[in-house]
Amino acid sequence: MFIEPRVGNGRHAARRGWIEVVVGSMFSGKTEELIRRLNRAKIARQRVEIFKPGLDKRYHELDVVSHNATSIRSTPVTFPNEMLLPASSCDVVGIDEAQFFDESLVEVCNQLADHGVRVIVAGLDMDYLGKPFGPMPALMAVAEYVTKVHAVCVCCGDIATYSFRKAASAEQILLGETDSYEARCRHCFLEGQQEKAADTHAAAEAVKH
Ligand SMILES: Nc1ncnc2c1ncn2[C@@H]1O[C@H](COP(=O)(O)OP(=O)(O)O)[C@@H](O)[C@H]1O
Ligand SMILES: Cc1cn([C@H]2C[C@H](O)[C@@H](COP(=O)(O)O)O2)c(=O)[nH]c1=O
Ligand SMILES: [Zn+2]
Repeated sequence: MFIEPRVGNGRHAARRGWIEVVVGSMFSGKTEELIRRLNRAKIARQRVEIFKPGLDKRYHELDVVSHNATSIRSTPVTFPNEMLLPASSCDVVGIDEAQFFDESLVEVCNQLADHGVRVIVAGLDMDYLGKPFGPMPALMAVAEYVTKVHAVCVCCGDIATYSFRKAASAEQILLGETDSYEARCRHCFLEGQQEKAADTHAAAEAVKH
């Protein structure tokens, strides 16, 4: 369990910022962990602001919502620099689904932390192919604290670090839930990818004949 170096700043403490990153596959508890940290900051009477990418409207237009239905009010933004003004008067900034933002998110998070804000970022470290997703690798590099959370593999019950896509799309961005994705361990992810490749090959052969 992540314990904050300081929850509040204390009346006399110097205002110091830093970056925390919470990563993992889908269903690994990133959003629950983000909400937990933000709620504790609120209890410490910190001024908290939460952002998410405007395109993520799966559950709710404004709320950040976990797969377990815990939620917190947020502001949807399209570009990371839209966070700078509202975040400037905050103690803590939370950002969910950070993988959907462009690389400029790294500079925005650095600027906020440099100006004394505690920045907590949650996002997918890998896409459905197992490749690094958007600004997440760079954010992990500049963060003071990185927490990797794990889901449970739906095939074998081991710890899951991959988001296996069941749907046929080859676009990097495809919003979805259990309808389109499964949490899988390395072994079951590889097996699934090989089955997909074999199916594609068989379909191509069928078209030829
Ligand atoms: N395969 C799974 N492994 C672990 N938790 C799962 C799984 N499928 C559904 N869940 C649920 O998802 C919750 C985590 O949701 P959430 O915080 O939204 O994850 P994330 O933001 O990482 O996708 C868990 O508490 C659990 O109730
Ligand atoms: C792997 C992967 C996921 N997505 C989408 C699917 C969901 O809408 C979000 C992830 O949400 P979660 O809170 O982490 O469960 O991202 C995608 O667009 N592309 C991918 O490769
Ligand atoms: Zn498995």
